[in-house]
Amino acid sequence: MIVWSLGRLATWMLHLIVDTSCSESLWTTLFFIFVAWIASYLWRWWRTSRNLPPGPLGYPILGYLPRIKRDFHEELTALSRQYGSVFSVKLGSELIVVLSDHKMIREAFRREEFACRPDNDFMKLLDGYGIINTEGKMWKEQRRFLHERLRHFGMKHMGDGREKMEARIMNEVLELVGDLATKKSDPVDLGSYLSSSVSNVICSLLMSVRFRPDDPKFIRFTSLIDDGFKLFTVTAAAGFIPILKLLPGFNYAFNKIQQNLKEISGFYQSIVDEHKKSFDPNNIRDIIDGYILEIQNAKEEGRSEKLFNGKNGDRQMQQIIGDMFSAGTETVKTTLQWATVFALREPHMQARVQEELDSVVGRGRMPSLDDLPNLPYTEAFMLEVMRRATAVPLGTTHSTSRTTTLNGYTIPKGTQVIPLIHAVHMSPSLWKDPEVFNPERFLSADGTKVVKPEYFIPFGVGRRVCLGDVLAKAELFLFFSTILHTFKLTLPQGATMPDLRGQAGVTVSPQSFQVCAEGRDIEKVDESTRETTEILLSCPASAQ
Ligand code: HEM
Repeated sequence: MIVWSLGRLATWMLHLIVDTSCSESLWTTLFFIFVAWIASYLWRWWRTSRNLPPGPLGYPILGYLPRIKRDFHEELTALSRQYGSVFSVKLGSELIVVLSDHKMIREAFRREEFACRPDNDFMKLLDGYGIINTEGKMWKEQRRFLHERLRHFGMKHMGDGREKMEARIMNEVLELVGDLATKKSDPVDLGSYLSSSVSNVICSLLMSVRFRPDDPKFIRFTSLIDDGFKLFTVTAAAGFIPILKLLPGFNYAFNKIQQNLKEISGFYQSIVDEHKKSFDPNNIRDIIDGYILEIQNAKEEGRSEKLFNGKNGDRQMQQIIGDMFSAGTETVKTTLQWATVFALREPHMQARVQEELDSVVGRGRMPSLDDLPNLPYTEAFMLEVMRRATAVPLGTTHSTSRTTTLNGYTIPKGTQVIPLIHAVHMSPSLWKDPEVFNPERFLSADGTKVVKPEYFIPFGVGRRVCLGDVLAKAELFLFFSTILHTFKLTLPQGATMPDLRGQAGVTVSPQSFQVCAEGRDIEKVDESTRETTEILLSCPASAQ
């Protein structure tokens, strides 16, 4: 009907325009064009918005943005209590759909049309390289390739090669406890130690490099990444309100991100170049070697054009380093910092972990991954840390590749979809007293087994679930259990107890605090663990 009327209108207008002698008719024509345009806009708007998930009202142009009064994940959690498990909110010109129920997140994220990423300026800057911000065929192939490479380097729950992953991690853990031991119970900022140790695990896996915390290259490299995260927050605002792009501050932030990316890419490229020089197909040392081998194989098999969707191999390697480094460092470091905060706040729970370690591992060696099944309380403590202080409270934003429905609501193409993990982990209907830190909620009634409910989802769910979850779990266990096996953690005299209000960014991290690490009669780091680690690290990995 509407199409027919618009057709009639167009014919009539054409007729009038031909008869240019009549200016009154021209104005009438323009008026009708305007009305038709408004009508078609309203029609499209009504068709998509009549069935959107419910949500709060916002202001014109700005949407709900001026009404945000607290950290974004907390604001959205409060809205989810009011509007339900699927709700929508307009931030500037962007429609956001928030999922705050684990079943709804699972239902959406198992479907292909929810597996895209938002099309914003940052995404354009990355130009389809890497893994986190890629989509479609490129993303699928990269995910498969990286998953297989990570398994090859031992990122699996059991089986051959796992000890190699453990050795990479233990190498850093032992260095860290060695450094802490030299402080002889003086107050330290554990965060800065963890920063370089956790970075080194991922750097060793990606590019066989490790840094000392005072290495100027490392300091520059991490400060560029930190800056990038901060600047990203500034440019993200312009993603919601495009008019902000006209402000000089936005241009400055955007250009700075570009400059930083260029400098970091140069640094990554120097590592790729060194790898190419010393490359040996019979000794694949790390993920970068894995990529170089894949590029060579593709050349020999005549499929170079198809590899990375025809994109540049060097740029893909650079962005993979960037993506894996940013996804795998801050998250693990933040979780370990929170674990320290809870160990300080709950000294009797810290003591219970230490008793369990003493009785299962004994005082003669450090904990290993093989001990994990026999340490239910230690594992439950870490799981409770990941629940109570969800490191990535908003998950990573997805976007829809086409208009679809969810729970009876219309979700238009290009909608940003947020999996609100924080709301799931703090839901009073799923967890008794969710504010209370209580590792026992992850234990069976007799306390001998770890029980993980399906609504515990720190790594997300579905097609884009965290690619590094196996590595992350191994790191969290080995760092945390070894630190507590070696030291008693206490608050420096006169210091105030770190509180549970975090600093919200891409992750939520604790405010900075200091801790004293008092040795627990393993004076020197255990020699046998160090020897095994060194032997394992010196074994070459086979090419595949
Ligand atoms: C405590 C540690 C970690 C937590 C809590 C965590 C959590 C998450 C979450 C919530 C997502 C988003 C899933 C989604 O988009 O729906 C994610 C994605 C991802 N994570 Fe992790 N992560 C951790 C450690 C790691 C590590 C160590 C690595 C690297 C080895 C890693 C690599 C990735 C990658 C590559 C993605 C993007 C996957 C994709 O887009 O297909 N993560 N992670």
